[in-house]
Amino acid sequence: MSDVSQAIPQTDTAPAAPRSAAQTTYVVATYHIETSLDPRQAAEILAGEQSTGTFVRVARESDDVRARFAAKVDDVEELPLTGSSPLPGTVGDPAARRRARITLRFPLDNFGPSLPNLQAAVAGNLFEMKELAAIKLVDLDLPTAFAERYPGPAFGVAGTRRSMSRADGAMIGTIVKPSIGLSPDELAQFVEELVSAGIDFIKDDELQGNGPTAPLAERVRAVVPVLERHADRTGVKPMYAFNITDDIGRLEANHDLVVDAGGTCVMACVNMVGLSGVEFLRRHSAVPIHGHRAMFGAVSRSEQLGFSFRAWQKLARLSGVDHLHTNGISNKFYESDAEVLDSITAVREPLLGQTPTLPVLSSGQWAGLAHATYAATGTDDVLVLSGGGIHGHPDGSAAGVASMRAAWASAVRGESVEEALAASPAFRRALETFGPPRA
Ligand SMILES: O=C(COP(=O)(O)O)[C@H](O)[C@H](O)COP(=O)(O)O
Ligand SMILES: [Mg+2]
Repeated sequence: MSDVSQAIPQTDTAPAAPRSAAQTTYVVATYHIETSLDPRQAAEILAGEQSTGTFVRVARESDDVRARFAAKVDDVEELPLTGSSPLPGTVGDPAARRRARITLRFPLDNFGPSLPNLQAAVAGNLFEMKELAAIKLVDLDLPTAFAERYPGPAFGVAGTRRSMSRADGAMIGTIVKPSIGLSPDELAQFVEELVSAGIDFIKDDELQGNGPTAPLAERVRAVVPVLERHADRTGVKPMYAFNITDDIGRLEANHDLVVDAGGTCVMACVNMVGLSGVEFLRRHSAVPIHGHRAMFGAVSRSEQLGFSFRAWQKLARLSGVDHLHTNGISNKFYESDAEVLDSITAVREPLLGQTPTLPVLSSGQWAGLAHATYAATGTDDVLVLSGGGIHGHPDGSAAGVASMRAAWASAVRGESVEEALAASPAFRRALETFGPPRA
């Protein structure tokens, strides 16, 4: 189902139209569930609990109320059991357990185009239902009303390329490593080395917020002049994403601190500031918002619970992130290449006509992954972040940047890994630390 308005015409099985409208607009939510009930019955219970129903029929839940406001079960497709453990507190005969992909339709009028209230309906109490041994929101189709309220990214891929003067090719970036522990002046020296090496983008790690040893204000004071001197010399101002994550009431001042000094990007951990924090920042921000997905594993790692990246990224993009972490292939974390590639695809899919968000490939990335990543994604509209993969290069960070640039440029030219290695001493040396490249 596409992300266009889900204005579904009434049918014989559909309810009477609310008020005078000839059509009702819906949000369509798809879940993976496990249950010892008949999966359709479990889906009906879920739909009731998340709209007009409760654990017992109550007097005022009239047929009319149900017809207008109840969520409906559109589809139930049985899936093979995966063998994963049931959620704690699950009831029912384990031998009777079945798995299914279910699709529910929620009238938009139940909550309106509000991301927090949408979540209460499609991703609220339902995770606690004891009849469900698994419950994961795997996709969401949202009507255009959401795009009317949430403008989405203000800069996206094109705005980011413009700001960093990288008209084509993969955008090569890094995370400051060590993540914490450098003084602002040491950080400035590090940034000088990186921008001289031709990096497009540098970011604070998500662990570097606003602690007393390297406060945001001090980092900005130290780093921005380095970027500006480089821009004066070369005409190119690499982007530095200052991590401004904090309480919502502090985001505006943190943003202003960066932008007033001449900074061109702010970073927020989407889960830490929440979607409403991102939305607040989006309304105020004069520069691209770099969306880090730290804590995403808590909502997604289990196939039995939470959100898929595919569903979650739509909420993050609507909130207004210009860049969004997707993880990368052969990463240091738990996701398989197939999952990562699906995440990159998801971020690149159109969403309600909004400005495209830039996928950010990160986690254990190094030059030897460029060819395989490009072969699998077919795009260089990506920001590839390499922390250890650049700063751990045997010849230092500048050589690490050179290895990344050479490998990605070669991949995009359609060359083989062998050709890239033959042409780039920095790429060849990278192998000594990072092992063989991915074909
Ligand atoms: O610090 C890094 C990567 O450092 P390194 O390059 O040294 O592994 C990123 O914050 C995470 O890995 C998360 O990435 P993602 O959210 O994309 O998985
Ligand atoms: Mg990090």
